[in-house]
Amino acid sequence: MTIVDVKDYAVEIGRGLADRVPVLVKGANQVAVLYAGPVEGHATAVLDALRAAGFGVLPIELPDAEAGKDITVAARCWDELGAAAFTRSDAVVGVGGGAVTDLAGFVAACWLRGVRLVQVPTSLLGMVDAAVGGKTGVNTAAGKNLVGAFYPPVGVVCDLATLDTLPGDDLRAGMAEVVKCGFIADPGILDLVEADPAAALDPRGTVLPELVERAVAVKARVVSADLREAGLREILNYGHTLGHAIERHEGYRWKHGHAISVGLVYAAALGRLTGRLSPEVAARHRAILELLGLPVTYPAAAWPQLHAAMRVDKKARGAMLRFVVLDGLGVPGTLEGPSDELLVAAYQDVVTT
Ligand SMILES: NC(=O)c1ccc[n+]([C@@H]2O[C@H](COP(=O)([O-])OP(=O)(O)OC[C@H]3O[C@@H](n4cnc5c(N)ncnc54)[C@H](O)[C@@H]3O)[C@@H](O)[C@H]2O)c1
Ligand SMILES: O=C(O)C(=O)C[C@@H](O)[C@H](O)[C@H](O)COP(=O)(O)O
Ligand SMILES: [Zn+2]
Repeated sequence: MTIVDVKDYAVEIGRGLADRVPVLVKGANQVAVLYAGPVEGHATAVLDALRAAGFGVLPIELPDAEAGKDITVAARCWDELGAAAFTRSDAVVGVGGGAVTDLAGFVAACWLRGVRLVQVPTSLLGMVDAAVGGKTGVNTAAGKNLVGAFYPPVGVVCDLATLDTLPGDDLRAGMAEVVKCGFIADPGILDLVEADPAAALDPRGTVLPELVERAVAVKARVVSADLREAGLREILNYGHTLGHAIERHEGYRWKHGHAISVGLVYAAALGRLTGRLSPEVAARHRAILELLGLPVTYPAAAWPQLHAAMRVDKKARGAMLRFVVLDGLGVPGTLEGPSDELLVAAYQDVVTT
């Protein structure tokens, strides 16, 4: 098992780690395990480990994917915790993709103003990103993740064996965040992916575990320095300004990683057009994402709605849009108040008609 330390907790990475969960909830009487249908088998492994260690368990099945990241779903969970007389010594465990871990984190953050949280991500995206770093929340009609809390877990258990059942499309979606980490902080990630994209997508090989460890290390470094996104943490939002707008435009039916893939190409274009990023590094974005089979285009006609949706991005300040752009490979910076002409010109890099 590899351990990556975040400020106050550890991310444990290895195969067959369900037995680590009881250790992390020591002292609890009851443990609520929140999961979605497709990962019932992985949730059962965690529930069995908890029962075997003598804990009372409260399994709560959530609607799958983005449908679960809804305030009405959180309210149902709180009703169930109330009915079970769940106290501050009890613990919540999220088993699933990023949607489950975001919702489980939000439920734990609000119940009694905070009960212990353990994250057990089962998607690549959850392991390298969503379950690490303490951002929790739900979507609303106004936009993506606009309601939530910073609430770090007491531990994150990345059981790589769970990736064996992850659909290929979701594995690819998670790679968008891995590639993001490569561009903002660890270009070695990009070299590994380009050298053998098939190996990068093979959960039983040796390349994917290395990519997970490197991406988690990038996130851990950033989050340890700036949990509440006072500054540095914004670099993890590279590609997300347009990406979140696409998710909203698609009614949250697109995979997050797919939207971020398009958003990364857009952010690279902003860097290139402002003369901050070389054309070669900008082109490398599209090339590596295409190698991984990720989408890099979006319809031209959607621009007005995307532009409007970007106004509620959390990085915006008043009417001023702010983007993370690159000043070189591994050198993230901020672009403030770009003109409408620049925004439209960059969009030409991703359009299809
Ligand atoms: N909190 C953060 O810092 C953060 C970071 C990145 C993304 N996110 C959020 O994470 C979400 C995306 O996460 P995601 O890509 O994991 O999507 P997801 O949670 O929707 O999971 C994708 C699909 O894979 C299924 N699945 C997950 N693990 C599986 C497994 N081992 N076997 C079979 N099926 C499995 C899920 O049930 C779902 O159907 C978005 O809501 C995004 O906003 C949050
Ligand atoms: O951890 C972060 O900070 C990130 O920005 C990571 C992103 O990949 C992630 O999608 C996050 O949920 C986006 O945060 P948001 O604050 O823009 O909703
Ligand atoms: Zn993301």
